[in-house]
Amino acid sequence: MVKIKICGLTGERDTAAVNLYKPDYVGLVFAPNSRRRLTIKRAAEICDMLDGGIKRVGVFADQSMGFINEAIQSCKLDVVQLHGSEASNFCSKFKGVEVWKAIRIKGCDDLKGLDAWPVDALLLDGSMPGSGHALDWNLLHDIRVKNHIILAGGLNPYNVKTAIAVVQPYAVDVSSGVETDGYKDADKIREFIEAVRGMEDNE
Ligand SMILES: O=C(O)c1ccccc1N[C@@H]1O[C@H](COP(=O)(O)O)[C@@H](O)[C@H]1O
Repeated sequence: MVKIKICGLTGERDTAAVNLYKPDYVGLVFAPNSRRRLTIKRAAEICDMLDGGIKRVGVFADQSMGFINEAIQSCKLDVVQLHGSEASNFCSKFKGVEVWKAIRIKGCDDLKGLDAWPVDALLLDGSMPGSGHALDWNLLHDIRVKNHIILAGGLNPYNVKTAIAVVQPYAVDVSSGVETDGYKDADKIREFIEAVRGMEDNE
């Protein structure tokens, strides 16, 4: 079963929508320069409203170990998603949480050396994270790596089935594609989750 992450919750309405439609993961963005960026205090408040069965992913980019550990503790994060230029020795330092490393895929060269990352999953994204721009999924057709692949970048309720068919990822991750005018849209969240889970019903 392909897992689903809805990323970039910012408030009560978003939280109510995910509690209703129950993706496997939600993402809380701490990365600087994101319009979805949360303080640790605000993220912890959102987590307090979140269904206990949904796993919490903190999205960071080139932030300190101290800041990330504070967010892990305050928000009871299950996963740390490292979306900057973190080196592999930084990725291997976390205890008690999964680590997902984001890799920007612009061409075939970016697929080299993926197996060397000491992480639980590789999150393959386009060149502009959080922007709704897709990568070329055909680059990932036939990809064979030892870690889980999480496909991100430009997914939406209308293209996610094709993306899954081409890439066969462990999980799919969406933010912009379930928003309208920059805010999470409960109907699009439902449509995205139904599209993914509907594929499984037809298998
Ligand atoms: O969502 C953001 O603003 C963001 C900022 C900095 C790094 C990562 C960010 N989000 C990640 O981008 C993809 C979703 O992209 P899309 O909007 O669906 O195209 C996902 O991995 C988010 O965690």
